Amino acid sequence: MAIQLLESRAENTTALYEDPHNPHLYLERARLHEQLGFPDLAAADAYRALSLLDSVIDPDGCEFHARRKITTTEKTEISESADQTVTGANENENEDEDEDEDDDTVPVTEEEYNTIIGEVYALLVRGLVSCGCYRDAYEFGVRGLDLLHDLGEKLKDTTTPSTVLNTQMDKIKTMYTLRTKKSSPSNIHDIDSAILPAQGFARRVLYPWNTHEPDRRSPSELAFLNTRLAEIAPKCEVRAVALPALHGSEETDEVSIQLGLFAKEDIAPDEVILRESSLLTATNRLHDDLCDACNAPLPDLSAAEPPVGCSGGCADTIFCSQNCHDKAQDVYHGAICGLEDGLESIGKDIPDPKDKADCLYLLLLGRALAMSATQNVHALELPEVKYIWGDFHDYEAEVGANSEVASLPFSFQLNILQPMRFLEEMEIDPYEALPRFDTWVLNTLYAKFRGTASGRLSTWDGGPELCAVHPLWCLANHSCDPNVRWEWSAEITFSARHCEETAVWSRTTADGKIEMKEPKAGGIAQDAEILNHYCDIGLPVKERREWACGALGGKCRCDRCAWESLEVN
Ligand SMILES: C[S@@+](CC[C@H](N)C(=O)[O-])C[C@H]1O[C@@H](n2cnc3c(N)ncnc32)[C@H](O)[C@@H]1O
Repeated sequence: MAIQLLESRAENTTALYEDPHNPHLYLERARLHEQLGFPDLAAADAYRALSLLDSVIDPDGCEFHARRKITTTEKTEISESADQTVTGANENENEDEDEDEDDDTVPVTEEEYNTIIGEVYALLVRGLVSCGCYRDAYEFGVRGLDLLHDLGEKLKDTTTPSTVLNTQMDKIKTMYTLRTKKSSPSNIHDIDSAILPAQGFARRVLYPWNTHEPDRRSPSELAFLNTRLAEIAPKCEVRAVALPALHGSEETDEVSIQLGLFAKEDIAPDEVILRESSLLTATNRLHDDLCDACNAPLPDLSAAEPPVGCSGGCADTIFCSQNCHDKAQDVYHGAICGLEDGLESIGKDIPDPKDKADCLYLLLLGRALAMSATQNVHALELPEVKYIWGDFHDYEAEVGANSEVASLPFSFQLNILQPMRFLEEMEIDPYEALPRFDTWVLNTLYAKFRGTASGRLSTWDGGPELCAVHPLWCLANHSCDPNVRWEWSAEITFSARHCEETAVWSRTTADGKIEMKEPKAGGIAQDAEILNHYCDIGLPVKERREWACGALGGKCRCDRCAWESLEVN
C-alpha cells in the first residue's frame, strides 16, 4: 500500500514540476501526503492550492495565477476551433495576451474553483490540526466555513468539507477549553486564536524520496570528510562511533552508529586543534554591528582595514573585510543582492522572546535558500548541509509500527508561509522552484539545523541572537566531562582543556556522604574521542540532563552523568 502511494506521489510530483501552477495537482498530492502519514506536507500542498485558487477570484491581488496544462481532448478542441476561425485571424490579435503566455496552459476557471475549494480547506485544516498547529488551523477553518456558507449552492458538495471543518473545529474548541479552563465557546467566532498553540510537530524522518542524504559511514564518504577536516583540524579524524541510543523514555542497551571526531595523535593542553569558519550563519538583530557573512564584530571605521559595504549597493549589508565581502557574493549574497528591503523584515525583531530561537532557525533556513540560489546547487547538496546529522527516525520502522512519533517542531508560519515569503522576496517563483524548495526539503534542513547549530546569547537581554552551522565542528559528540573548550567569533575553535578546566565529578550517596573523583589531566591522548559539551558542565546532573536533552535527543548517559546520578559505582 505504502509503495503504491509512494509511486503515485512520485508521478504526481513529476507532473507538478511540469505544471507548477496547477492547484488540482497540489490537491491530489495533499491527499497522497495525508495517506502516507505526512499531515504537515499535506497542509503545505493544500496551502499552495489555496493560494493559487485565490487568484481565480482576485487575479489582481495575486502575484501567481492558477493555470493548468491543457488535456489532449482540450488541445484537439482548441485546434479545431482555431481552424474554424482562421479566416477571422488578426482581428483580436492582442486579446487575452496573458492566456497566450504559454499556449500549453489555460487559466483555472471559477467552476473548477467551486469544485475543489471546499476539499482544499478541509485538507489544510485537518493537516494543521493533526500536527498540533491549532492557531492557524482555526484561522483557516473559520475562513473555510464562512466561504462554504457564502458560496452555498454554487458548490457541488458543501456537506463533506463542512463536516470535516466542523469536526476539526470541535478539536480546536477542545484544545481551547483545555487552555482557558473555561467551558467550550458555542460560537467559533468567540475563540481568541492567540490562546491556541501555533507550533506543533512533524515527523523527523529521512523521506523515502530523499536522494541527497549520503551514507556518511561509507569509507568513501568518510575519506571525503577527512580530506575536508585535514584543512581545518590536521590532528583530528572523523570516525564512526557507537553511541547510546537516547530516544524514548526507556533506557536500553541499543546503540546508534554515528560519527565523531578523534585525535590522530597526542594533543597538548591548551592546543588549538580545530578552526572553522562558516557562512551558514544568522542573526535576528536589525542593523547590526556584525559582519553579514561571518558574524564577527565589524572593525572601527578608522581601522587600517575598515568595514566593507556591499558593492551592489545594499545599504545595511556590511562585511568585516574584503575577503568576507567577496566570499559572500559567491556563496549567498549574489542571489539576494539589491533585495534587502523585502528580506530584512522576515524573522527579525521578534516581540516574544519565546519565539526567538525558532526564528533564528528560520533565518538560517533563509541563508541556506540564498546559498542554494546563488550557487545553483540543491540546498541539501550544500557542503555546509549535506553531511550534518539530522537525527532522523527510520521511516520504514515508523510506518511498520504505525507510530505517531512526531518530534520535529513544525508551524504554518516557519515551515510554510515564511519560507514562501523568502522565495518571493528573492524573486523566485515558489511554485516553479518546487524541485529545489519543496516543504520536505525545508523540513530536512530544519531537522539538520536543530541538531547541529550553535547559538550565541545577547549580552543585552540574554535571548538567543546569533546562530551558525559549522559542519565539521558539529561532528563532535557531547560529554559532561569534555576534553575541549570552544570559542566562537569570526571562526569557531576547539582547544584541548588543561587540568584546571576538566570537570569535577561529585555526588551525594544514599547515606548523605559527598563523593568526589580526581579531575582528569588536561590534553587529549592519541585515538581518544574529541568530546564537546552541549550544556554548562558546572550545573548539577539533573539540570545538565534537562539542558542537553534537546540537543542530544534524550537523557544524557555520559560516564559522568551515570556516576553522579548513582546509576553506576
Ligand atoms: C551535533 S551531533 C554530533 C555528531 C553526530 N554524532 C554525527 O554523527 O554527526 C549531535 C547528535 O549526536 C548524538 N550524540 C552526541 N553526543 C552524544 C552522547 N554523549 N550520547 C549519545 N548520543 C550523542 C546525538 O544523537 C545528538 O543528536
